[in-house]
Amino acid sequence: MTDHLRLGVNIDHVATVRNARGSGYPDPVRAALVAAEAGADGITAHLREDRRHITDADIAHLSEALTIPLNLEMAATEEMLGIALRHRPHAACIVPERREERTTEGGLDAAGQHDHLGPMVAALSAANIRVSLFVEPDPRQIEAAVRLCAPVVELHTGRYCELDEEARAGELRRIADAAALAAKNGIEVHAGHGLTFDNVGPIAAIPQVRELNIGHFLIGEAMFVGLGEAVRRMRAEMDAARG
Ligand SMILES: CC(=O)[C@@H](O)[C@H](O)COP(=O)(O)O
Ligand SMILES: NCC(=O)COP(=O)(O)O
Repeated sequence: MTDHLRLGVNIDHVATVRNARGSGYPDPVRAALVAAEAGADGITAHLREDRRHITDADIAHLSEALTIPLNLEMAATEEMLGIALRHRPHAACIVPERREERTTEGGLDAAGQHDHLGPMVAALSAANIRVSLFVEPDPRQIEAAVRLCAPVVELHTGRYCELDEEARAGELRRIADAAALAAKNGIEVHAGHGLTFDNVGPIAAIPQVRELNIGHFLIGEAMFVGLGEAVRRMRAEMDAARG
């Protein structure tokens, strides 16, 4: 059995359902505790600038209630930096955000935003918050992460997930190569976006990948089999792929 591959469960879309009625149900914190009980190694929550799902109160409640690490996903803004420094989550993953996007559409342009990201990465690291950059599996972005002294990159798997089985091999190679380049440079490798029971295996099998962040699919599955069972099944798929 190779190193334990961590599973971060993203609970954004529990908050999407909650916000549909403006009530407090279902509670993302309860979902996080169920996921933890079922074997999640961490919880990911994306506090978007438009608060379309996770709210500031959710982050405060999660920070108080969780006994496993919280990974706060955030845009590279002063507002979000202030919130991260106030709550001091275990980790912060800097992601690109466009208000009109339905979901994250690609990776952060770390190469093009070095001067903007540098002080943010430094401030988060100085607060002992493990910084991750959500980037495309592109050597330019990996090299930029090295220059920014980011300890972690999370490789965007969205394109891989959107391609059909035949076309997927090239993108999987790109992800594997980016993972190897990052690891060679001392950067911890995570991956996420769009992962499901059916497509997680080849990503989980990449030896340099240490953590997967998975949300939308698991919350969808939870509607049919329950969140605990969905998390246990994903854990099993990951372990089977890892060998
Ligand atoms: C960065 C990423 O792929 C996700 O973690 C992100 O949270 C997706 O945004 P939504 O959850 O708003 O779809
Ligand atoms: N960073 C990826 C994540 O947290 C979850 O993405 P998804 O599984 O909701 O697409």
